Amino acid sequence: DSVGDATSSRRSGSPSSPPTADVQQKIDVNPPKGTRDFPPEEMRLRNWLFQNFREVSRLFGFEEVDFPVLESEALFIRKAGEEIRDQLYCFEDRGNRRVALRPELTPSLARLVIQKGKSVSLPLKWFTVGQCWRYERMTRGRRREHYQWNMDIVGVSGVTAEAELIYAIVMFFKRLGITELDVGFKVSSRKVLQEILRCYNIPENLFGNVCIIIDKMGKIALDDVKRELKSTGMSDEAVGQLLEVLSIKSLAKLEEILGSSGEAVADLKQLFSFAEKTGYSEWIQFDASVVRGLAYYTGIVFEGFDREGKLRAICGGGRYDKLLSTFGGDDIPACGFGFGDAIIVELLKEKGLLPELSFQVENIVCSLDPDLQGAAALVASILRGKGQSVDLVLESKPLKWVFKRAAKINACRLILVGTSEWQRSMVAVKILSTGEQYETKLDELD
Ligand SMILES: Nc1ccc(Br)nc1
Repeated sequence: DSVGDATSSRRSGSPSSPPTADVQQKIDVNPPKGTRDFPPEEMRLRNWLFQNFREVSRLFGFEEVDFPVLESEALFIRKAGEEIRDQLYCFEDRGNRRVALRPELTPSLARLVIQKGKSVSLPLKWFTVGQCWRYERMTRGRRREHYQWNMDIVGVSGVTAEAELIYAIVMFFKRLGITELDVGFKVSSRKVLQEILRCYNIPENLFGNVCIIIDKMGKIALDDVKRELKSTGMSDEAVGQLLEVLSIKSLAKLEEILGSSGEAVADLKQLFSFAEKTGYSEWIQFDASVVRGLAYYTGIVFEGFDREGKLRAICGGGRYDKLLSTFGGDDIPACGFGFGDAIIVELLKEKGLLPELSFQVENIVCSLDPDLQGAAALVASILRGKGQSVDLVLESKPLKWVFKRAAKINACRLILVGTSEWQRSMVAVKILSTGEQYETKLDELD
């Protein structure tokens, strides 16, 4: 619950007298609107999730990279009417520079690839887990930040790259106990759209705008989608035909309409063939309505969805062969995906797959004699030197308090530095799970 406005409520002094100068008005202890704190329990779950992101990235031979959360606003200024642009968390800094908290990671990756130029050999396989931001009117009460896992392959033009990326996510789901009965991937290609729009002589420069409008299907009324499409200059017939094609759910049907010679059908057939050979075809399905909401995709696009249809897209990605050249870089093909840290947790909760993650310390070390606090610190440093975790009791506390804390921090062992034992260079050890206790020489403590 949020703390009341400090000026409206009195926290000290009698109701009649104003708060005395030295009494602090209580600050708002909640994090800024739309952001989250990660206290220990939530941080353990986040770390567990990110460890799985990282382990899958390692299995696929990807190298970790990172970029500033703050970027030049110019990196994200695209004219295709994307929501990500409307919600850009941007401002002018003290140097009068237009900057933004990154809403996504791909433009930063593109920037770094261009910066590295010939000093990096292709293909690049990079991954990152980074916080991304949006500034959304809190009327919708949605989050303004989330962490995204991204994997990107730069320098491979064939759909083997997309197949590899989708399979990486399949492996991630499997690691968490999520199966193809729980989730699937809708796969399509923006080349489907391209080939339709060409049939209707829609100018190429409208391609991004049309994709963004189509991505709104299912989120806004169909009539509004039609109206927005017509506002780009598309005829009623073109809009009708486009929507007809977007409803196709079978590759065979798509081939009937587009023919076999186009790149869209060829790419998709190859991708599905790779999925078949790799053994994850039951995870993916063709769905022409998938376009994704980022203007820079140029080919295969895909999104992970929950089969119960309760959640928004779990992850999404695709090919963005022109992004580097739009930033002034070479014309290098690339593809990647983003996977947010929030929807997946909702899915794990739904499926009862949230892991039990408890905090644990191997040792709690204490001395009951204040004169032996230094000795206790020495024992702690010996154990830490052996790679063991130690919670060192830092103040003189009664044994009852120590046992209570030992239970709280889930300690395995209690090491007691007592006066008589210490005179014999011994310490007392109590195994807290069994109650077994014994004395041991300091240099035999392991
Ligand atoms: N792009 C973006 C950023 C932050 C959140 Br929360 N969602 C989407």
